[in-house]
Amino acid sequence: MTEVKICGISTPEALRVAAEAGADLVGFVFFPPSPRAVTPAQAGALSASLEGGPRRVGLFVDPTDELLEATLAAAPLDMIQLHGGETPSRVAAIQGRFGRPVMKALGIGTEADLAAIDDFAGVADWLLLDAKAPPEATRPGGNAQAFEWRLARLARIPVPWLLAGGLTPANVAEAIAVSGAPGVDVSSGVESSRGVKDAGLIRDFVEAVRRM
Ligand SMILES: O=C(O)c1ccccc1N[C@@H]1O[C@H](COP(=O)(O)O)[C@@H](O)[C@H]1O
Repeated sequence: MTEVKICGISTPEALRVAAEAGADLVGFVFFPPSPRAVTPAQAGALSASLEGGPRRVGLFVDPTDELLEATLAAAPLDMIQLHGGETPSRVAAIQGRFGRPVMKALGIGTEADLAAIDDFAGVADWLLLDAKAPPEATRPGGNAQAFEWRLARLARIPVPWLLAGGLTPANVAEAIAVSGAPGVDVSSGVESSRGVKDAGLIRDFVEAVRRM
């Protein structure tokens, strides 16, 4: 079954809807410049209401060990998503120190960017292929930008992976068909305005994937 991750959860309502809709993973953003950012304490309170539901993913951008430690102490995360310029050795160090599976996000713009998959495939537990952020962007993801999905077909990806970037309820079925992705991740495409999750769009997105 295609894995579905709803990222940028910051309210109990969005978390409840994502869980009821059947999302496999939910993401909490620990990157203060993001309109979806939550504090470790907020994520901890949200997580506490979630029993046996979707796996909880913490999204970080070039985090320090101190931030990871403080966050994991407050919020029981099942996986760490690294969405910055982390190197393979930094990914390995975080895995070793924090004992959680790590999903490394890679920005894809052209076929040449697929080379990074080989650099991380022996290290990261999961990969996430996202559109490369535009130069003027204030964050490295969550910009509602898609990349050419057909590029993913050119890569051999030997670990579980998610497709991300500009996905919506209207385009996710085509994105999966074209890319061959075993899972998808969405943030902007299930929002009514930047940072505000929309219950109807979350349900529509999960339904669009499950209908395939
Ligand atoms: O969502 C954010 O604000 C964010 C901030 C910093 C790094 C990544 C972020 N989001 C991730 O970006 C992709 C694509 O998101 P979108 O659907 O195009 O909005 C996804 O993995 C988000 O988790």
